[in-house]
Amino acid sequence: MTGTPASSVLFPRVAFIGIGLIGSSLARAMRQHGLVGTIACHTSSDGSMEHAKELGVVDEVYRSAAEAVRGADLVVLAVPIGANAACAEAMASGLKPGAIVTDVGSVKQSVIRDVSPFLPDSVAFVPGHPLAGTEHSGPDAGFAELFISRWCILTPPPGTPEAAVARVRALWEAVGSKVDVMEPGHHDRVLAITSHLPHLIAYTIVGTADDLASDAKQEVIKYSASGFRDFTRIAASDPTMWRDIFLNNREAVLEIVQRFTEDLTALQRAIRWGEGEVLFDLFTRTRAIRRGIIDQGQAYGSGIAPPPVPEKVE
Ligand SMILES: NC(=O)C1=CN([C@@H]2O[C@H](COP(=O)(O)OP(=O)(O)OC[C@H]3O[C@@H](n4cnc5c(N)ncnc54)[C@H](O)[C@@H]3O)[C@@H](O)[C@H]2O)C=CC1
Ligand SMILES: O=C(O)C(=O)Cc1ccc(O)cc1
Repeated sequence: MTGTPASSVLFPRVAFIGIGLIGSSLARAMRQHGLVGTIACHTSSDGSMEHAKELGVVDEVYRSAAEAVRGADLVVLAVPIGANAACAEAMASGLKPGAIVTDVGSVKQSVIRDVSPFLPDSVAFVPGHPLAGTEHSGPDAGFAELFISRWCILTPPPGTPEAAVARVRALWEAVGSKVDVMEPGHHDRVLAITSHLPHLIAYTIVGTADDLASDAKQEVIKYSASGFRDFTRIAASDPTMWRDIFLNNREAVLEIVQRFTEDLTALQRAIRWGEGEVLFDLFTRTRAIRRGIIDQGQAYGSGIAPPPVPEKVE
């Protein structure tokens, strides 16, 4: 399934290391928009990469990462954060001079720490993070429209050639994303509050409900209202991926958990002492934040708004 219009091809040959939800979504979007010639792929699971080939998401599969990246103009690391170092080491000898390496990981300082030491000087590294996803995993879960109207944050380390950053930016814009460039540590602190803490809370709430005595547990399932259901969706997210996120953004997450715990204690106190205005003021403020998010059109992906129709890049 090659044969895309030559005028729009950004990267003639792309290699994906990992082809799950995010890798396969990007591969599908690149194909849909005619941005790629050939897509090669390596994963640690022979079954899943063969399946990605059957799905038509990739053209070629390789049992070695170095073979997969040979001749590639762009290499996309799309594996759990904890696998980055081993993948970078395994693929390094196959990288073509002038190639761009990027990634999609949810934490950016650790990926730079883990991947950069293995890359030859002739290769540019442009780390990236699409702020888009679902609780599902694997190549079947991906879809080409995932990135439309969502942010993708690029965190190039100092010295990264501007031209490489511009090409990765062009890729994400072509699949429908809005792109910002950010310092990696700042990215990790922002994501600790906007993404990592919410997941930690969801895992905790669902775990707490599950720990209740079994009769109460039945009630939780029977009467679970949409609020609890939303938490169960988030808490169904991939265990390997989220273990790696928390272990690799440890400092920022612990700092924000500390802050959150203090705010929760203040609310606990307000409830205990019947301070209704404290509760009312907070809930009024948070309602305005939600409405602001919807006004900014960032709700797609949380089930609030439908995806906008993708534009074909000519
Ligand atoms: N799931 C989500 O909603 C989002 C995930 N991300 C990031 O994207 C990355 C990938 O996540 P998903 O696509 O959701 O995961 P996934 O579980 O759907 O896919 C992971 C892929 O990596 C492969 N893999 C795992 N370990 C490997 C290894 N040692 N060597 C080679 N291949 C290996 C798997 O076979 C699979 O193809 C993660 O770093 C995650 O932080 C970023 C944004 C959203
Ligand atoms: O499913 C959801 O609601 C998500 O929040 C998906 C997600 C998970 C991890 C990321 O780094 C970015 C997005």
